[in-house]
Amino acid sequence: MSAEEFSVGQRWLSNTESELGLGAVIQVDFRSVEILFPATGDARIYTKKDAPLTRLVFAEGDTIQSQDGWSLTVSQVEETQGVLVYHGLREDTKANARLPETLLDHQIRLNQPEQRLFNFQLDSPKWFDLRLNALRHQHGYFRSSTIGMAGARIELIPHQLHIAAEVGRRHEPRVLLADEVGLGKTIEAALIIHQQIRTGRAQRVLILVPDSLVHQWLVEMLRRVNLAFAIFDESRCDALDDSGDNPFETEQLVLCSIDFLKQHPKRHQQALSAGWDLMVVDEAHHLAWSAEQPSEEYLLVEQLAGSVPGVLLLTATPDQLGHESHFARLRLLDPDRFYHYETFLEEEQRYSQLADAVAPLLSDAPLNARQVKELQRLAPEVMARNEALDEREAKDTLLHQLIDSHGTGRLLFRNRRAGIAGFPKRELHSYPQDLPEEHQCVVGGDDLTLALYPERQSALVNRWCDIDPRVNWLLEFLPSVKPEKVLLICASAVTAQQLGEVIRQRSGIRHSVFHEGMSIVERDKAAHYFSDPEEGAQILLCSEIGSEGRNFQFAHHLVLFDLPVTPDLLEQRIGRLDRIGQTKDIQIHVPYLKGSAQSVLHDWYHQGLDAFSQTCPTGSGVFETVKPLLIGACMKPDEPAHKEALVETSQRLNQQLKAQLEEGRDRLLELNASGEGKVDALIEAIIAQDSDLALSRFMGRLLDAIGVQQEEKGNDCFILRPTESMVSQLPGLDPEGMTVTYRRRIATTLEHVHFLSWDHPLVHHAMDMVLTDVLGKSSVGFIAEPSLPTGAYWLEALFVLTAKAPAKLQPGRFLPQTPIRICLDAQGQAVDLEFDIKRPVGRKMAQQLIKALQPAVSKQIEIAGKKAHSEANQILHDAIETMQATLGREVQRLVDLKQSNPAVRDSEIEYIENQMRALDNALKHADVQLDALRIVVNNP
Ligand SMILES: Nc1ncnc2c1ncn2[C@@H]1O[C@H](COP(=O)(O)OP(=O)(O)OP(=O)(O)O)[C@@H](O)[C@H]1O
Repeated sequence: MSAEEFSVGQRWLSNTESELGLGAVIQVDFRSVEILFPATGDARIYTKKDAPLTRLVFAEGDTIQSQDGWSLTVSQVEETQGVLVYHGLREDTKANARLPETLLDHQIRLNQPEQRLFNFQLDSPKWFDLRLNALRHQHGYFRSSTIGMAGARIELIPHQLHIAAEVGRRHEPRVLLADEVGLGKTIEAALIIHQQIRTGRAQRVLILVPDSLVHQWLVEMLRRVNLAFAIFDESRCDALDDSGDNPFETEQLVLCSIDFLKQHPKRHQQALSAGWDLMVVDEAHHLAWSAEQPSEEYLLVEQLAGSVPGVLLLTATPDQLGHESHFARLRLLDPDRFYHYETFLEEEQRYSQLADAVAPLLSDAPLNARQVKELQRLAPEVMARNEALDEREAKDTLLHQLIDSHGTGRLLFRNRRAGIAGFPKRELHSYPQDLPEEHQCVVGGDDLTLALYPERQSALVNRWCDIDPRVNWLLEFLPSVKPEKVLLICASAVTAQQLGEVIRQRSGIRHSVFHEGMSIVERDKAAHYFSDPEEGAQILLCSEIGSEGRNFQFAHHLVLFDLPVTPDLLEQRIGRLDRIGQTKDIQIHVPYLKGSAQSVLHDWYHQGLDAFSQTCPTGSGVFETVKPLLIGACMKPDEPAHKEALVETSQRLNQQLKAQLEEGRDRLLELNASGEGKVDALIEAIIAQDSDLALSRFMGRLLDAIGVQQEEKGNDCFILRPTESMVSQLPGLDPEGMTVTYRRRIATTLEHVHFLSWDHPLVHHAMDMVLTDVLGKSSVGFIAEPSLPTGAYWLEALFVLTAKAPAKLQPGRFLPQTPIRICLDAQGQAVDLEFDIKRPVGRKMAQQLIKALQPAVSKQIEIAGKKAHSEANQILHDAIETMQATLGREVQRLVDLKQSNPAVRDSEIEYIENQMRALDNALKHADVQLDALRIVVNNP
């Protein structure tokens, strides 16, 4: 307590309850004083003798705030009847003004460390350590190479991490992710989006997917990378219309179906004008294009791609709607570069020759003169930069440069199963059935659809299930594999519904249907019911929409009730089960009608393409060529010669195309996409982080200090629960409690457990909470160190160096908020000591100590400030040098690359050059601020 007398109107701070704000004396009597804290409405009565109160007194030069919101810079202080009146200049009007302390802002919370220290606003000394460590960890986080990737709840799969690292760090990436079905394009996109957001490159993200995948994307983004997207549909937009704002501007992360935008031109316009940093389009093979008739979807995405700087297109089957459409999708990514289809084909031809020429680089044998010459002919610029080619390392360098300069390599990433180990086998089970009388009439007719799907004959609409032997086969098949799950895919929603009805009427088997006639919520319910291992449906009957993007790898049996006409669609169907996470061999069951077009299609896929038991990357190429033969054979199933010719031609073509593929341009593309030899360091860094205990230790202490209860649950899991004594709300902490783990293995097996990592929002919120609060800004603690002089004291001053620049420039990459800790002894000499504080110094003693040491400590703070500035100068100097060297290298690489690869955009180079200039300026003006002070006294 101050020795001063209390007078009504004076302003005092509570030393024990600083959250009450600034109090005013409202009554004084002989023994006690009553203080009202207007900010919270609380009043307290204290005994005058030992009231835990500090008089708030400002001095010349301080800036103070009035209750009415204006500020005053104090130039003179006068006292009348025990109450202070501040005189000075108002900041808003620049006029002279007076502010009696009675009119000071009640909300005042001292936030300057020295103000808090000298006004005895002290916290437990552990908060100083938490502030310091939070800053140190945050600093490490922003400089780490694994940011946005290490915290994803995924298995570490090299090709995905490579693509994520390669694309996620680009400025405004525009790429086509085209891995074969089920290799993890959604995960790659999630990792890219997450990195872009975490590093400040992107804030606003729009994801467009087919209707049937909206919910799955929502769940994957949340579950894998903790990003909560908002689903937009008409009812949501409608509800937001009243506000008059563009509904798409109300959220940063938006997920919607592409159909929704197609059906509502107004929403499309709003989405266009809302402005995004990044757009993701899944199942991009639907964006069909031809010069005469581009599809509506294509035009819609084209408009968006024209204004959104970052674009990720995803498709497993880029050639599904023809090579021209593939070209058109590349054009969405870079219209300047892909302007003419014929030119593109010529270029492809050249890249294919280059890929051939690269083959010798993969072997350890020395290159002969002819091989070198061929490389020089095809890639003169790259070869000019590489002279010696004998060593493995030199070959690898050249290889990587060639990959880099490879035509579409920078914007097209395609991995094939063939290059990735660990996929299960696929086994085909065919069930030829007798062709019923009623279906005979479509055989040899002129309607291909009816020939393939005879159940659609109008005369049979309501009774085909009674006569089609595939139905009975299904009813017998299901019990034979019970309780194993079965996914059935057929071409139409009606077929799926009718089969569902038959199963309902004629068997007690639990089933569910999934088709385009159902709402998204109904479909998700159906998929969820199917996925329930104990109580769920044994069979899910899907129309073709079930064949895209969905994750059904928990099932091992796939029934193809009919067959699609294109190999890509067949691959999409099988891909529901044959995807990462499938644990058993996949059983593919195909019932078909003997002597019908179905049997032709079956034999074509099986014998002509071998497309059931393996992925068939050449399928669509063969299909394009044999289409007339295929249709002919389907229309004449009773003339075996047609089918034989079809199968024979397809086999031959398939072999040829496979051989071409093998030799052709894919090798460079695949090397580029798989990251072979490039991704090891990243994976090692993530594994090292996974096994480092720093996070769990730090979070354990931090959560404890915040007041979160942590209960060990076994299995490396903890339950976190809020308590009544929390110092403040922690955003992201589930009020009902949440189970967390720091172990990747647990997080990837137990769905409901949160994976806490340096990327996790709860960790960020907890650190932000400490750093934005005043907790720990001033404290006094005891150490008990026999080797140091008893009674000696030190001042620890924590400074923070910050460069102020927009997040988009990523100042954090070179100068994240950097803590500078200066420790001085009583003589003001810097010492290299870190303290293990045993206990806080009692409040009364701390106050006495601070009073006694105030002049000395003020001096020390001044010395510490000087030292911090000089350290900061060195840090800044290094940061500017690193920034210039790193970004300079990036510019040079792109400039070199541009000579041989026009896929490098000028805007990429310009962006980095501008970034260098802006960062240089921001770093030069970085600012050092005192963040916290702690006095440490040795009391062994
Ligand atoms: N690294 C990973 N860790 C854990 N699960 C993964 C990983 N990669 C992929 N998966 C799982 O494998 C399945 C296939 O991944 P994903 O959906 O990303 O593939 P896709 O290439 O987008 O498939 P499609 O071509 O069918 O659209 C999903 O269930 C996904 O959750």
